[in-house]
Amino acid sequence: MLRVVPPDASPLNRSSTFTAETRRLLRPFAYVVVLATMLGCMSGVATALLLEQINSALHGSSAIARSTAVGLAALGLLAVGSHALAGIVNSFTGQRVVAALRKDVSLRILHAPVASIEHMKSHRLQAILNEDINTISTFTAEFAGHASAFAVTAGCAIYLLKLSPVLFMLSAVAIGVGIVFTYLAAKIWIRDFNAARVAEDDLQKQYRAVIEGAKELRLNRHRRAHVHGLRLASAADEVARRNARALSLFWAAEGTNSALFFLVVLTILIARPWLALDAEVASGFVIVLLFVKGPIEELASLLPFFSQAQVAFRRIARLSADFSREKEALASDPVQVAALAGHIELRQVHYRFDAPGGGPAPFELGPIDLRIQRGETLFIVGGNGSGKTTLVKLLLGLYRPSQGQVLLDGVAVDDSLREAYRALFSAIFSDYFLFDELVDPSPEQQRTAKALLERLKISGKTELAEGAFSTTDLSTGQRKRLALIHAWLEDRPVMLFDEWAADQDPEFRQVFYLELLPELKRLGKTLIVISHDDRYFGAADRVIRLVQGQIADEVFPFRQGMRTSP
Ligand SMILES: Nc1ncnc2c1ncn2[C@@H]1O[C@H](COP(=O)(O)OP(=O)(O)OP(=O)(O)O)[C@@H](O)[C@H]1O
Repeated sequence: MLRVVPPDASPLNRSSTFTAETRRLLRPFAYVVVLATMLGCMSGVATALLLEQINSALHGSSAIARSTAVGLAALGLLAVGSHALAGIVNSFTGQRVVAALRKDVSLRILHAPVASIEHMKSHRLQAILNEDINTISTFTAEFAGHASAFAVTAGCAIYLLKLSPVLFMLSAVAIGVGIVFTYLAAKIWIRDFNAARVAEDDLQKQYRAVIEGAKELRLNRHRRAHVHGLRLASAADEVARRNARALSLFWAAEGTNSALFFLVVLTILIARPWLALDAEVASGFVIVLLFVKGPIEELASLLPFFSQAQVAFRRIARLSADFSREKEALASDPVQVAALAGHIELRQVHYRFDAPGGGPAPFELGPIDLRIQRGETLFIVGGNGSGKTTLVKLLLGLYRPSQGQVLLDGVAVDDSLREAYRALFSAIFSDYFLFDELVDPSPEQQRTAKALLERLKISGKTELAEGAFSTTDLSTGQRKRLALIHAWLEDRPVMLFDEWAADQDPEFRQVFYLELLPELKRLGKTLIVISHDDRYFGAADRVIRLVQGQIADEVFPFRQGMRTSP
């Protein structure tokens, strides 16, 4: 398996990048936290003051004065209003921050080297984009309520301290014991949440098998049983088991905390005569203590979400750190296409897919020396796994050679040139992704696209409307023809076709090799074609054959009189 490890990827650099990324990702959340905490604090302090006023009003001898009633109403309004406002502000700001996080992580993926993305596997990336960011989104959405609960708790604590320092100390000791117990329990449940999150990756993988392997799974009962009954079920069970264990531990800790609360109340009631407590103080203390139990429980119930959000956040920060270390400079502004005056060259290029963990022997490509002249039609042939796709990924600047150089007209393609160099190519890989929208929906492009739809005989199957194909639900061969339209419209100097004709019928295969390729060549395109169609090798200026990652031989069909006839 490939691991692109740049020279600066020492463990020290890895962890410092991770810390820097964590800080960078957390920074926008700081505003949400500060804002929600400030408003929540206002609500909390108002609530605590309200409790104090209610308590003294309850123990007064007569009805409350009008001014006191107005004061109470104002405090109530402030408490409720700032709580609601904290929630509203938090919803907007929090969701904006989460949207920014979604965009940030996607951008990191977009800027990561292709090899790193292939190594990471798409189901793991999807789990981060979906599961982890959603976990953080849920946590953020609840934040204002928690900040307010925190402020109520703090406000009540101050009031309780004012009421009776002795009882406050007693309650503080009980709460302290509860906190230590919860802290110890949290250490264990975080381990479980971590394990659940690892199992979640496998679950995503099995989901993909169920969706993308729908046809195969309907045909094969054994595989179906294996995927669903064994792999998916055990991943789902593992997630459930770990989460359940973590949550039960939380509920046990929560129960202990509640018990400690009632123990404190009971102690107050029993010890009242010995402590010579005033009735007003004792009842006020117990009422506020019972009131504050709600916010404290709310804060405690936050802990598992906090732990899950922490686990999720660490995974996002790890991905972000890994990808930022290796990130490529992709321009957001229009890129200049490099000029191809003479040739593209691979000089002593090597590439290697490592097989970690003592797997089968690694695949080694190279040394490769290859020069492609402008306007040339080059066919690359060779057995499965001989390295054809790897070679073109190197040629297109998508993989970086582990040794050797890619050169454009004799100039080495380095980081500063890479994107302009890549803009020379349009490519249809064998595992291409079909976009339904045109990059440029200008009338001229749409006209050309419509003409190509006619020419490629799919105009009756899909049409262009507002710069997008009406449908891409077509046969395999037809979808590839749509991909060809995209590539044609890009109008790049070099075009790559990775086994494009493999899914076409014999008639259209012939059209491809004997009409389309020659026409593109006449238009001045340099053509790189990976092919197994030996019948049409005569359509090439040169054919190179790869064997086990090396160019084994080279044929010039025209020079050698190999003409392809229809
Ligand atoms: N993502 C990957 N991770 C690890 N090894 C890989 C990966 N992709 C390819 N390989 C290894 O590289 C070798 C060459 O693969 P490549 O796709 O270049 O072959 P190919 O000639 O294009 O094959 P095919 O004709 O089947 O498309 C394979 O045999 C495989 O061992």
